[in-house]
Amino acid sequence: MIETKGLRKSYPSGKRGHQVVDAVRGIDLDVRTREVFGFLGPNGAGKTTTLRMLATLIRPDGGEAVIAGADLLADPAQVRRRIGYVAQGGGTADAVTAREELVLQARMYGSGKAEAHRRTEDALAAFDLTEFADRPCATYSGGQRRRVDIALGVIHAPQVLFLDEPTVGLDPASRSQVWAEIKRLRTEGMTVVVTTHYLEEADALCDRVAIVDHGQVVAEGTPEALKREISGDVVLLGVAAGEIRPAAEALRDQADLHRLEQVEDGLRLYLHDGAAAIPQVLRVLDGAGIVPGTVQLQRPSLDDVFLARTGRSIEQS
Ligand SMILES: Nc1ncnc2c1ncn2[C@@H]1O[C@H](COP(=O)(O)OP(=O)(O)OP(=O)(O)O)[C@@H](O)[C@H]1O
Repeated sequence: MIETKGLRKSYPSGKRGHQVVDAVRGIDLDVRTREVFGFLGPNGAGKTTTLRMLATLIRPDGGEAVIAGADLLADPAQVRRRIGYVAQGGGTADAVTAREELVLQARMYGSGKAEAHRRTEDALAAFDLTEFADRPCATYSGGQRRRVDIALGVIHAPQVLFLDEPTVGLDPASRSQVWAEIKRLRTEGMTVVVTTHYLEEADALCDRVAIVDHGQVVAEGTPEALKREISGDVVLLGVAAGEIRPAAEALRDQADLHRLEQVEDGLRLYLHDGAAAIPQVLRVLDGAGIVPGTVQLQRPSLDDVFLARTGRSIEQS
């Protein structure tokens, strides 16, 4: 449904615009029909820039893309007809009601009056907005307003929907409601691309993710496959600052250990079977006269995938 090759974009920066920021540095993507595809990465990774290029809002400096059968560079108008786009923070006006916004949006996409009203009624029902459809948007909760934003993005029945950080700032209950709406759209046949910096969101919502950093894809696949690549468990040892290095030295030859990282407050050990390895790890440390303050066993997360590829954590980036 979406195929990109070498998509890139730089912005002028610095006081006189003499320097450049390479926001997106050659992105290849293959998003399949009817999947929820996530773009996961820290702030500034280039997620919004990529999404805005795909949504025809900014022109790429290089590369190519075909979206829903239309060529992004040669025929952006055709792409625009086949996609919906919901910006970060949405676009509803405070004083206008959801019903008015939806009718206006449908008219903008070429529906006649009766058709616009019919589509609006359908959208209000589908997104569970009917109850407050005639109140100004300013009176809605964050989650309700987000649902209106998404309804606006799909009023013209696009094949692909782009959502930029759809749940940022929402409480957990509203977040799950938005996830449910996105999953429903997928069931109805839509392909959805979301950007997020929430690991949990990528994990729970997306069929596949591209993890991006500094304008490049550093890993791509289903959340499960990406985590499996890390193979095994992570054991976190809380160790006093002065003992981190000797602890790392003592553990380096530990059987089953396939990666060891020194972090601010201890060590991260990547092991195939963490639970089985812990007693031996503690014995080795004991032999070196080190007693860890805490020991935690974790299944790998998408953050571990990011860490393995970039040496940093998404959450601390
Ligand atoms: N209009 C612009 N002019 C100059 N630099 C820009 C512009 N827009 C984005 N950038 C820079 O490009 C890089 C990528 O930004 P982008 O907004 O695409 O990242 P992001 O992953 O979406 O981050 P966030 O989640 O914070 O929005 C950042 O370094 C950003 O400062």
